[in-house]
Amino acid sequence: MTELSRIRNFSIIAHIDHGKSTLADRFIQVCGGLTDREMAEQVLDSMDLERERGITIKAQSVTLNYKARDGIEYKLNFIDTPGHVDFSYEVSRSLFACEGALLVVDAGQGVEAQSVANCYTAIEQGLEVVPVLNKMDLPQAEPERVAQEIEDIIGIEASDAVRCSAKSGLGVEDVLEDLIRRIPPPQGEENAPLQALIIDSWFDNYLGVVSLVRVRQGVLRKGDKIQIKSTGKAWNADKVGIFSPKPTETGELGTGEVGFVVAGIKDIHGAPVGDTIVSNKHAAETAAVPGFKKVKPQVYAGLFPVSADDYDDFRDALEKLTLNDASLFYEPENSDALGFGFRCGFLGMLHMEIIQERLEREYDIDLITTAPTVIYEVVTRTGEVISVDNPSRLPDVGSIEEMREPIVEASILVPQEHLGNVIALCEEKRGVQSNMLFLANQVQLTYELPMAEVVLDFFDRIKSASRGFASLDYHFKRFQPANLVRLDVLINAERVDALALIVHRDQAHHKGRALIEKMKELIPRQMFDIAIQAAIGTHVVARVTVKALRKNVTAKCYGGDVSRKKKLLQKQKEGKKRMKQLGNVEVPQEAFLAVLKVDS
Ligand SMILES: Nc1nc2c(ncn2[C@@H]2O[C@H](COP(=O)(O)OP(=O)(O)OP(=O)(O)O)[C@@H](O)[C@H]2O)c(=O)[nH]1
Repeated sequence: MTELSRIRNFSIIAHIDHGKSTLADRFIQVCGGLTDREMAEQVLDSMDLERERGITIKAQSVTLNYKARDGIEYKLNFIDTPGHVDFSYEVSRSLFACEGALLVVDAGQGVEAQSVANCYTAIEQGLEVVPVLNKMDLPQAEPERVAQEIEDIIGIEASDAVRCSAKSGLGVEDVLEDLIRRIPPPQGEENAPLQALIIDSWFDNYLGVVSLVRVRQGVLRKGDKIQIKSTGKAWNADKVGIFSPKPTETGELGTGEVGFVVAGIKDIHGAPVGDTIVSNKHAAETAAVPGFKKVKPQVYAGLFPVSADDYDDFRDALEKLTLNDASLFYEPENSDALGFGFRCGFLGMLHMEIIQERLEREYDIDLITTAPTVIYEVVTRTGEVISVDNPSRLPDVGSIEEMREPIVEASILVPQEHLGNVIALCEEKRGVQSNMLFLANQVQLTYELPMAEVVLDFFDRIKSASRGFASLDYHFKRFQPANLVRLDVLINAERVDALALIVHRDQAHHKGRALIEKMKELIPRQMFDIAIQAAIGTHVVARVTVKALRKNVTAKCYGGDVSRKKKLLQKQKEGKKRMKQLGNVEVPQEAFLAVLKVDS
C-alpha cells in the first residue's frame, strides 16, 4: 500500500483541442507506463469512434509511478475527462475522485467557456486548480496574455504557470513537479471500514461489469465481501487492480487510491456511477459517499429501422449499448409513418450522432431518425403536469391549460470584436441577457435561452458567428410557460406523425415555410406530384409541391449491355436503402432531419 503523502489524484480540465490527451500521453511516456510500440497514438481515447473524431467520451484512468526530483517515487492517478459540453457531467464525476486538477490552456488561444465552468466546479468541490500553458512551441503562443486571462476570468494565480509543449515534450516534467508540489495528497483512515466511490462502470464481454473506484477510507482487497450501498446487494471482489494504463491486478487498493474492481456483476445498473461500495460486514454503519448529480437525457428522438426485419437486432443493439452508457435512454415507440422503433434520449446532439453512428457501423442497422426534441411540460385542464418528449404525443389542444419549455442558463466567452454577432444570435434565439462582464480581451455573456434553441445548432452557429472564437457552456435552469404549438407536416394530405414539431407560435409560420421548402429540396421527384404542407391544427400555414418526373435510370444505356444495366439498378437500389415509403411517397432520411438544416 502506498503512503498517502506519496499519492496524487488529479484530472485535467481543458477545452477540446487544447492538448489534454497529448499531454496525458506524454505523462505516460515520461513515467514509462508503456513501451514505444504500445504507445500507439493517443492511448487514452480507446474507442474507435473517439479516435476518429478526436474527442474523448468515456472517462478513463491511469496510474503512473513518477520518480520526482526530490528522489521520492510518487503514485499519480490521472482520471481522464471528456471535453465536449454534452459530456460535462462526466467531468464533475471525475473531479469527485481528485484533490486537484490541471487546467490546460492553449497558449495561442486563451480560456474557453467550458473550461471556466469546469474550473468553477473544481474550485467549488475544494480542488486545487493548477494552470498549465500548453502549445508553447507554436509561434502564436502568447503566455503572458493567456496567463492574465486565466487570472482575470477564473481568478486563480497564473503568472507562474508552467509553460510546456505536449507535442515536443518541453516542460512536461515541470508540469509533473508542479502538480506534486501544489496538489495535496488524499486524506482518509486506512483502518476504517471500506468506503469507495464508483466513478465509472462499464460492461466488458469477458469480465462483466468493471467499476472504476476511488477508495475514500479502508482497503479494498481481492476476495472481500462487498456491498453496493444503493442496491444493498453483496458481491465478491474477484479482481482488484489499477490501470497502468493496461489493467494490472494488484490484489488491493488502499485509502486514497484509484483503480478497478470486478465483482461478478452482470449489469451496469448493479453498480451505478456515483454509488458507494462498502464492506459487507460493516455495511450498516458505513455511510454512502455523497454522490454527484444523476444525468438525465436532454434531447429525444425516434429511431426506426428502415427495414422492419431489423427490429429485433435493433433492440438487442440498444440493450448492449446501454450496458456501457447509462445515460442513453430508450423505450419502444410506434409511429404510423415509420412503424416500430424506439424513442431514445441523449445528452445532446453529439451523443445522438455517436449512438446513431455506432448502431449503423457496429451493428449494421440502417436507421431513420426523427427530428430531435427537448422535453416539454404540459399542464392539463385537470391540473395534471405531464412531460412530453414526443411532439406527436402532445395531448389534444383543448385539454391543455399551459405549456412550459425548458430554459437553460448559457455562459458564453467571446472576444470583443465578435460580441455584436453573438448578441444578435442570442436575440434571434429568444435569449434574455442576464449579465455581461468585460474581462481582459474577452466578454463573458450570460443568457437565459430556450433549450430547444440551444441543443440543435447553437454551438455551430455561435462558432461561425465568432469565426470560431466564442465558446459556450450551458445547463438546465427551469421550465417556463411559453406559447407553443405543434407544427404538423402533411404529405399528400396525410399527416406524418414522425415529422411533427413543437415550436414557438411566433415562429410557426416562418419555421413551417422554411421546413417544407427544405423538404422539397430533399424529397426526390417521383412519378406524380407530391404536395407538402405545414399546418397548425387544421390551419395550413405553408404549401409546396414536388413536381412529377419520370426517372428512368436505364434510359442512358444503349444497346444490350446487361451487366451495365444491372449495375445501375443495383446502384439505384442502394441509393434507396435509407428511404421510407410514406403512403406512395418515398422519403429519404435527410427529410426527417430537415429541421436541423433550416436555420443554416
Ligand atoms: N503545436 C502543438 N500542438 C499540440 C500540442 N499539444 C497538442 N497539440 C495538438 O492539438 C490537437 C489536439 O490535441 P488533443 O490532445 O487531442 O486535445 P484534447 O484536449 O485531448 O481534445 P479532446 O480529447 O477532444 O478533449 C492535436 O492535433 C495535437 O497534436 C502542443 O504542445 N503543441
